[in-house]
Amino acid sequence: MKFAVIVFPGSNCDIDMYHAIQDELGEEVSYVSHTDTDLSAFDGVLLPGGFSHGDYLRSGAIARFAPIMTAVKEAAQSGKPVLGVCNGFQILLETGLLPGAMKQNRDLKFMCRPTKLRVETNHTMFTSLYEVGEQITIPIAHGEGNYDCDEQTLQAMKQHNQIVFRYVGDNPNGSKDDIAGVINKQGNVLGMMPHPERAVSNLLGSEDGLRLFQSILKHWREKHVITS
Ligand SMILES: NC(=O)CC[C@H](N)C(=O)O
Repeated sequence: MKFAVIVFPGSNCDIDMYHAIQDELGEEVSYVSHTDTDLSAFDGVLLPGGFSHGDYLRSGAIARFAPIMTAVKEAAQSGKPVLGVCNGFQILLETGLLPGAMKQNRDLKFMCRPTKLRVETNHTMFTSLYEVGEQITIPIAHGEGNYDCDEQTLQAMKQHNQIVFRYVGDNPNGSKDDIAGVINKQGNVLGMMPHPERAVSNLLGSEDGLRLFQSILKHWREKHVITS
């Protein structure tokens, strides 16, 4: 499986994402610049964390206009897995590929620490290797992670099982309904504030994030690799 890691000016988790795929998942991965326009050679698209365009205006508000975003939308439409982590999630929200919006953290502070998440569904290509209700440890690092949406959107997301991760116990940023990650209706675009790529080996403090990437790979293999 071949992954693209999109690099924006100000991305700072692109190398971690690359490492997670190449060294821990053991799959092919390339950096793709925000100025590129073609993702047809890739099976999966990863939007990493960081401070694209300095987080000016709002996080992700400028990156959404990058030339590569047309190709990201095409990839999403074609059913390829698209994962946005932290700033990547913010960009997906600004692009409209996911419902809702991001506000500054409740306490107006940048938070950087491990968080406990509950896996709310394993009926997705990103979470099939987790148990429903399983609690996992994944770190956060953000100033604008206070996810918000209107009541109608929240109800629709609940109805379609689109809330994939919730913070357990302590909600670090004040997000609505303790939301830490949501998926689109089609089920192939996931955005999450916590960083699974920073939790891919015990050396990093947790390997709970690795199964997310392994789930993507499993789904892709089931679809594309013929075994007899
Ligand atoms: N690690 C990150 O992606 C940082 C996200 C973001 N720009 C924020 O501080 O909200």
